[in-house]
Amino acid sequence: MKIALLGYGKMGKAIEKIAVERGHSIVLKISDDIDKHNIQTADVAIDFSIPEAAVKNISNCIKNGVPVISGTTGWLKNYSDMVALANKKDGAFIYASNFSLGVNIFFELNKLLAKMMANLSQYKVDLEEIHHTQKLDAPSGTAITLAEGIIENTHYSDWSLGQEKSKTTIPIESKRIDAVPGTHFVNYTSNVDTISMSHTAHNREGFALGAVIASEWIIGKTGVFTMNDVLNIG
Ligand SMILES: NC(=O)C1=CN([C@@H]2O[C@H](COP(=O)(O)OP(=O)(O)OC[C@H]3O[C@@H](n4cnc5c(N)ncnc54)[C@H](O)[C@@H]3O)[C@@H](O)[C@H]2O)C=CC1
Ligand SMILES: O=C(O)C1=N[C@H](C(=O)O)C[C@H](O)C1
Repeated sequence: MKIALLGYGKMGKAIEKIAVERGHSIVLKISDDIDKHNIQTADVAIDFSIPEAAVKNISNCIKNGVPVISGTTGWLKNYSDMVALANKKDGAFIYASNFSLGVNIFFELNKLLAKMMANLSQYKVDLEEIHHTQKLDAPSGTAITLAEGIIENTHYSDWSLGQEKSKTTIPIESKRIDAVPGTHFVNYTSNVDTISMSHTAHNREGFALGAVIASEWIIGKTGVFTMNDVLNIG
């Protein structure tokens, strides 16, 4: 498989290592305006860039008929436009806030726990995410997906960064510490106890492997998919 890397930072480099180990070749490493490059030399593009570049990168791939996997976070207000474009152009597109197998299992556990807690009004939920100090966005995309999983299954209707804003808002605390790859907590607290669930990434290999597996899976398919489709969970 010929892969174009859109973004060659920490994740781009981790993906290159795993892709090459799995027998793929990297034909493009793009760190600037995608319009300067011919994306059609690749079988698939993997975008781990910056929030400001993701929409243009994804659109360019879809318009050129190249399946695209995006892990970039912080651009989700435009997600529905990318879905519409992919459907209009018969493109192939996957976005995931987190490509690791462990976090995708954690997402399902989060929904299950939310269903169990839905009628227990003595508990209040809060989320906490910890990442490295170079991270550009807050809260993390993973924390937003966790909040959405709780909103789907409880009376909560929104999330907010920082302090609790109302009884129906899930507060998310974002901490930036040294080189932490990514840690997420879901806490339900009552007057008498706290139930906590956490996922801790020890490095970036899990994210990178998930992105390469998603790229292998999407070849030959048309449509907009999620990691639940790739991993056959949920
Ligand atoms: N979904 C997931 O599983 C994961 C998502 N991420 C997300 O991936 C993104 C990248 O993360 P890192 O690699 O840690 O960041 P990074 O800062 O190490 O790398 C980003 C790279 O994008 C490059 N870039 C700037 N403009 C660009 C453009 N127009 N086109 C292509 N590349 C451009 C920068 O030069 C930089 O090298 C972030 O949004 C992060 O939140 C990170 C880890 C896992
Ligand atoms: O920026 C990161 O590093 C990460 N970003 C993703 C996110 O925003 O959730 C996934 C992972 O936690 C690492």
